[in-house]
Amino acid sequence: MENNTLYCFIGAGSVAEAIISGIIREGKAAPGEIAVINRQNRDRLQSLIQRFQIRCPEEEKVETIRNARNLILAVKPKDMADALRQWGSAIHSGQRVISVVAGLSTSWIEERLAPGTTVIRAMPNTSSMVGRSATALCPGRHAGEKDLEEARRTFDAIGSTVTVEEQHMDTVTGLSGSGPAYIYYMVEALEQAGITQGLDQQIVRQLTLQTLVGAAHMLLETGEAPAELRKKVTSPGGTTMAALETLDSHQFQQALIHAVSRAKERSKELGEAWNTPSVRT
Ligand SMILES: NC(=O)C1=CN([C@@H]2O[C@H](COP(=O)(O)OP(=O)(O)OC[C@H]3O[C@@H](n4cnc5c(N)ncnc54)[C@H](O)[C@@H]3O)[C@@H](O)[C@H]2O)C=CC1
Ligand SMILES: O=C(O)[C@@H]1CCC=N1
Repeated sequence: MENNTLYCFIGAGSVAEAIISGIIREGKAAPGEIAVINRQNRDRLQSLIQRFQIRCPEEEKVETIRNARNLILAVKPKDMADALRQWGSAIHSGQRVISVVAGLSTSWIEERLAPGTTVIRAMPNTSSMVGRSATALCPGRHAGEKDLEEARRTFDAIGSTVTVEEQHMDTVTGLSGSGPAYIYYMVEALEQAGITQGLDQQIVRQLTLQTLVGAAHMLLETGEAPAELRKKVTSPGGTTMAALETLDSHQFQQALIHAVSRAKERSKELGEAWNTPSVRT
């Protein structure tokens, strides 16, 4: 079989879709150089084929995995042991394995693959779909600087990338992996507030999104601290102060801090829950 698979995804869910979309959009790989292996859902694969013209082999799955340059593991944590039992024997030490799976450590993965296999753990987020992921990487024990650099180039094509020590990956998961959901949740509330007060839905959407984008650009372009920028909006005795006092009375910031901490803890729990002994054959 032709060895032209640059990226083979194992798992074709929302995060795989976001990364595929970003990789193609940024020209990091041609659609024909991307393959996806999913468990069973043919409708899901058909929709990915139609949308991206990528390859979803029906027959030559093992060969596709064996010939791929980079394997992206993108199944749920609970399915990872089965997925590695199913496909792991096709993966060899000449390949780069990148896992985006929350909670499972590089050593957990390495134990289930051929000795010496390069494993890198990545935590992107779904903003990969529009080239704006915040991704953290950490290398496994067999990943060299070149492997990390290659992985960094892949994820740089779909956003920005940092490298952290593996002990921090659960925190990253709680902060930026799950982070987009916190922002969407806040947008839902802001929109609801505008609509409840009688504004038109389209107008509310435009005002809310431009406020969000504008604030993000202010943070990025001025380099000022968020607290400083907040102070510039907050006139003494004015509307913002009244709103912030209300947020404080509901412990808004504490709620977010607790949320990130709980997500971190959950990432750890996911890792521990599936920490069963490896049964590599
Ligand atoms: N959704 C997100 O925002 C992010 C998710 N992640 C991580 O990415 C992973 C995937 O998440 P989602 O895409 O949201 O999940 P998902 O449930 O949407 O997709 C997982 C896919 O894996 C497939 N699958 C399961 N077992 C398989 C096997 N043995 N062989 C081949 N395919 C198999 C399933 O059929 C499913 O289509 C998770 O481990 C999650 O922790 C990481 C960063 C962000
Ligand atoms: O909710 C989850 O478990 C995954 C990991 C980070 C974002 N989504």
